[in-house]
Amino acid sequence: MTQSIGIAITGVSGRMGQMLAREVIAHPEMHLAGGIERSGHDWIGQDLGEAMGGTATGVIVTDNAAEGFANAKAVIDFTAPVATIAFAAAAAEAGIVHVIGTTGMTADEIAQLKAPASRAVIVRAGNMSLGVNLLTLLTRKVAAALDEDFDIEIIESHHNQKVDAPSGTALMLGEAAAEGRGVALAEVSDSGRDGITGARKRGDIGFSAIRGGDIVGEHDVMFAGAGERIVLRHIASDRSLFARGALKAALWGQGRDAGEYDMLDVLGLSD
Ligand SMILES: NC(=O)C1=CN([C@@H]2O[C@H](COP(=O)(O)OP(=O)(O)OC[C@H]3O[C@@H](n4cnc5c(N)ncnc54)[C@H](O)[C@@H]3O)[C@@H](O)[C@H]2O)C=CC1
Ligand SMILES: O=C(O)C1=N[C@H](C(=O)O)C[C@H](O)C1
Repeated sequence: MTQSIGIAITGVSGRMGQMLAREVIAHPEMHLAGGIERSGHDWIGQDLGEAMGGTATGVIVTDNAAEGFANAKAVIDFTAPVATIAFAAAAAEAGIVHVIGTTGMTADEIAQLKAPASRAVIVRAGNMSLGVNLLTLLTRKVAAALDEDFDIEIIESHHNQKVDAPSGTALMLGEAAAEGRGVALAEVSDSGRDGITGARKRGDIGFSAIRGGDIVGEHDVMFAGAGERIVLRHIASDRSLFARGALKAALWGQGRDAGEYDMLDVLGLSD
């Protein structure tokens, strides 16, 4: 019989945090080992299951990462950039796998994960679903096959509570398109158009963000040419999709060498 893996969840009261907690409770090879929220949050000191409106789990929500990680083999973290950097240091200190779903991190913030990743496994992805990760491969391939006569536009739609744009997924897709074209995304990225922008620059990769209602997450990669358009699309209709991907990453990371990994590694799709 395989031993059950203890999982700690940061931002456990959040949309993804609660979804993750439910998926861990239902998972045959895992159990909840810690629940972390920000200082001052109502849930601190409460039983996690009861705080979620269900039965007691025996896990008391804490704002102390070291305490929350003490009985865990992995922490799953869908919070905010500054919090995630602090959790990376605490996870490395505890010697546990850190699965990061947080988006909106700057290049400088991502660089700060290098030190903890030299001591522990970090798996980070702007989208944990199989479909989106497959879509990055398709995007790279189509971008490599077409020249700049085809304008690449990435359109993403999310719920009205999302705080970052473009989405982490849109940026993953943009990186894949740029890689296919053999250019650096930073050199060709065009987002936030407004006013007299001038004509579209040939070779740019454009981003548009829609925010509304309860949209879980939708992404189009459009290749617009003269007289024809190719559109690659992914629609997420249930957040449990991302949670299940994160759980898979937490299991995959057990016993791996320290380092930074992504979902293509977890899914066996990296080349
Ligand atoms: N990679 C992926 O597949 C996915 C990534 N996301 C990303 O996950 C993040 C969270 O998304 P949601 O759950 O929708 O947001 P949310 O706002 O519902 O939840 C975030 C939670 O983090 C908590 N938090 C913030 N700072 C904290 C700290 N210092 N310590 C402990 N907890 C802290 C908040 O109190 C809140 O409960 C976002 O960056 C989002 O883009 C969301 C879905 C899928
Ligand atoms: O904030 C969200 O909700 C989501 N965030 C991720 C992103 O930024 O791409 C993944 C998913 O689309 C949902």
